[in-house]
Amino acid sequence: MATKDASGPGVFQNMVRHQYASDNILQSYDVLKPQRQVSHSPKASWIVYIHGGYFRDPKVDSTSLKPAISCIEEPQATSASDLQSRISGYASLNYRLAPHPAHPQDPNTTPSYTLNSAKWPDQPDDILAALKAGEAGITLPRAVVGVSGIYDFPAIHKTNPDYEDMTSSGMDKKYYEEASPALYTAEEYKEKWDKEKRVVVIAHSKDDGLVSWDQPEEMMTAFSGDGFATELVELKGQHNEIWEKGNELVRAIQKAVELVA
Ligand SMILES: N[C@@H](CC(=O)c1ccccc1NC=O)C(=O)O
Repeated sequence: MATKDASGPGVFQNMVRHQYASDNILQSYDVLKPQRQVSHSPKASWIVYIHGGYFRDPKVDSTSLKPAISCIEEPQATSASDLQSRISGYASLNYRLAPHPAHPQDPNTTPSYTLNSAKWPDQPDDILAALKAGEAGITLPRAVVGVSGIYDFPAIHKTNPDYEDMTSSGMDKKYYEEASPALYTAEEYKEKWDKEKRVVVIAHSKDDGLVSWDQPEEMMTAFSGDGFATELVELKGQHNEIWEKGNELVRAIQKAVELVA
């Protein structure tokens, strides 16, 4: 059983933190492998979570998956047992973060292993290192779920010019296109993601408040055509509520699990 503190954010007794590199404390990931009564379906999947926070918010980390895990693993959760049987476990990643103006650190007194000074491509490099470090090493996913994401940096700098400060805190301008998943073609994805069935779920709320609906729509067009099973899932709630409450994030996960089956 995955046990949880009834009062606070999910405290799971079986959750284990692993360090995949030792330059920075954030080069870690948390693993939860629930021991349950329900038997796993042969198609059960690992949920691998990569948190957001504009790759710089120290308040958003691997633990932001916990409310969603609670929704799935709590015995009283409605229709959760069906989803439980399709999930083998959870891995939630941390990666080095960029500096954040609201959380200043003095580089002269802050040890480098807690200093947030990441610059692109440190963030994706860390994520790839974490995926390779896992028990079996995660190679090609069955499904990818994008949740409340920014998929095109140049486009969001047009709709929200003030966001460029956030982007530039963790990324040089020369990477803006390269770091925008909506600017790759279906052919490029098919080449790198060599699977018969490529499940892509893009989940977003029209009430997001921070990232407008044109971002998920643009991401969907990149995955249109043969070779993809895609779905745009409309979530309910504001940007941070999606994982803070967890139930809407679970809906996105559930859709991916359904499409994989
Ligand atoms: N909390 C973040 C801001 C943030 O996460 C964000 C802001 C605008 C648009 C999208 C955002 N989140 C991306 O995952 C920060 O303080 O930098």
